[in-house]
Amino acid sequence: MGLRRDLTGIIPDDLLILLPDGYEIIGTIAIISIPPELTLFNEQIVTALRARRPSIQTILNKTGDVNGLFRTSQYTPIFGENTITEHREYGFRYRLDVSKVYFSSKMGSERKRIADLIKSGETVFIPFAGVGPYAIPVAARGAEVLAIEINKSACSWMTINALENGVSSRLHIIRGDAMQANQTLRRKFSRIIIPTPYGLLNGPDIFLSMLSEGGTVHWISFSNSMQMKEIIDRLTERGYQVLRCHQCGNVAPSVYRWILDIKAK
Ligand SMILES: C[S@@+](CC[C@H](N)C(=O)[O-])C[C@H]1O[C@@H](n2cnc3c(N)ncnc32)[C@H](O)[C@@H]1O
Repeated sequence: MGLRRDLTGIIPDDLLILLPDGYEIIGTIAIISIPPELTLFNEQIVTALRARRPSIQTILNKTGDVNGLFRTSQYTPIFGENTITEHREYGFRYRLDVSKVYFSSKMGSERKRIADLIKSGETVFIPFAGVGPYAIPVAARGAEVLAIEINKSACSWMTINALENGVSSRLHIIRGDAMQANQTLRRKFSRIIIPTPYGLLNGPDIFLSMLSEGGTVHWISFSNSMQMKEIIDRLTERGYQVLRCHQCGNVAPSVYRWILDIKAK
């Protein structure tokens, strides 16, 4: 994104190399991870970022990894302080508080790809639904969606987002533990979208019993290449067809984010 280039000559070269070149934009908020060695230069970093993105109202320094049950991060504001924003993605609007819920703008194109596969009248189950970035575009395509999310704040934002995007009559939100869904919900779905929290599921298995005959699962997960091969082999042996296996993003050394499209018999 060129932030380092903008700060050349302002921050000494031996420190500048430590600054990530990229940052994430969620609505009017920019999120950047500034290493401790560079905090003396926060003001210069803010000036450079605002010059690139004049619409930015808040800049947050991400001081910890995504963690905990709700998959939230620790931030220190270095410009502005409002952590509530509205993010626009392919015609949809998502309101959220980045300090209280998980949201990543990086998955927008995959969310669009999945939504484009939906046919009106499908029944779709979405565990780990967050503020609704998978659920809302899918409901907008005419599907009946059941979304489960454990974070009260994320459920509240998802309810607001469903209303604001005109899909609340087709999006049913349950606040609860998605890991219990295969025990408590006694129904099947034509499609299941599983945006797995990091490290929680080592296979989509617990949700497969909720899939109708001929249904499709989109499983978003994190693992190394060897683990992914084992998962695909296991699914294939059980008669599932892996239609697509796409690697999108490196989250730790040798650990990738994957999206599998899986079709039931
Ligand atoms: C990786 S985030 C994905 C959120 C959303 N689908 C998105 O892509 O923006 C995982 C979400 O699952 C929620 N979560 C974690 N454990 C859960 C559980 N056992 N049941 C339901 N939701 C859970 C977290 O609060 C978080 O919102």
